Amino acid sequence: MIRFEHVTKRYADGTIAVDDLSFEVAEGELVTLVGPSGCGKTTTMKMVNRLIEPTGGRIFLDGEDISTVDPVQLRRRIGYVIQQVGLFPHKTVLENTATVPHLLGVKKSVAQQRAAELLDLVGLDPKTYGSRYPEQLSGGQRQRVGVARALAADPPVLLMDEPFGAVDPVVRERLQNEFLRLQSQVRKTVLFVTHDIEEAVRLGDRIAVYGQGAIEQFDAPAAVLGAPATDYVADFVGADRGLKRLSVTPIEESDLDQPPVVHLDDPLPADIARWAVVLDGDDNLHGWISGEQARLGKGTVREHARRMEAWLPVGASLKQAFATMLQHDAGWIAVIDREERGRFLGVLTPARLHEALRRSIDADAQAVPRTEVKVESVASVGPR
Ligand SMILES: Nc1ncnc2c1ncn2[C@@H]1O[C@H](COP(=O)(O)OP(=O)(O)OP(=O)(O)O)[C@@H](O)[C@H]1O
Repeated sequence: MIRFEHVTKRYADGTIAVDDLSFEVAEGELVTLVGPSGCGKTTTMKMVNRLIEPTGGRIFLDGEDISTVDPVQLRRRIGYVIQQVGLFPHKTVLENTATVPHLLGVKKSVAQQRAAELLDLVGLDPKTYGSRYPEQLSGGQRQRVGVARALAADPPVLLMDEPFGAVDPVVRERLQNEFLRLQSQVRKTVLFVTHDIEEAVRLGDRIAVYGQGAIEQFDAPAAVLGAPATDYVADFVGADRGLKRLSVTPIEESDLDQPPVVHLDDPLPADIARWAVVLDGDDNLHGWISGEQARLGKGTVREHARRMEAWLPVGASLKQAFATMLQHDAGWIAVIDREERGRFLGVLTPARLHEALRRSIDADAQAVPRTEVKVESVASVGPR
């Protein structure tokens, strides 16, 4: 979808911002460009919508050499979101969002209808916020309007330059989550610039780690964290990359233990050692019961079962699992399938969480599929 072929940018003063860059972003893929200040990320991005012209090489959009496309036409196919959102202060949120379709000749009522849908999509109720002016919004809300506006003309490509850089970490994480949800619906081809490796790992299908004007590694987040290609990348992702891996390693069914299980209408069992998981008649998670309660109580499981707060769907990250354990002070968490009231699949214990993490690190280091690595094969290595 976007292809860089030996692209170089040398500024008039001789600065080489980007040096012989080649990479490709597939349709519907989100690629994060990450690296320290001044490494050429913004220059890379601005060459895609021709705000900056390369001095060498070629860039293709959908197979078309962009140097042959009129820049104005080109930019209609590309949404652009920047840190200082650049909303028009004298226009309402709805008018701001409808700007591009309006400019493209879409009838005002149609453009505004579409703008309202987009505001809804980015989590802003158009009835509440549509008639406000930008200064009446929080920083996070303004960023959301920026994203809605960039999507308004339904461009296949989105360029995002540190879009969440100006908000505090809590809002930032919320915006990232919302953006991931949005992207799973709209599936745009996205180039996303950030200097924050956590953000790059979280959002990117793949990450391009920049050194000085060149890409040092272009790979999936787990591979960048698990098997940094160079010392520079290892340094950049940080010594705590094992921790960062928690957020990119999903809980898999094979990570789960199978504890004793009882059902709500069972008579109280006498043979539970410590605790058992309680399921309802459809094998959905209800809660848990301790061995002591089961032995001392009377009646059925239903009267003694406790609700289970610490649970996650399979596929959630190990980081979420860890956070959930801490939040609920739980020694284990229940894992269910992905549906709303999901079927119980098993429990994740701290020991199994640790094994999952080690397995994923080892698989990436050896570049073999994770499922083929036996935990026993890494257990002997000891802590790294
Ligand atoms: N117009 C210009 N003229 C000369 N040099 C420039 C110009 N614009 C950028 N540069 C230089 O090119 C290099 C890359 O800049 P660029 O803005 O692409 O970096 P960046 O990775 O986006 O940095 P940041 O994260 O700080 O925004 C830097 O050394 C910068 O000083």
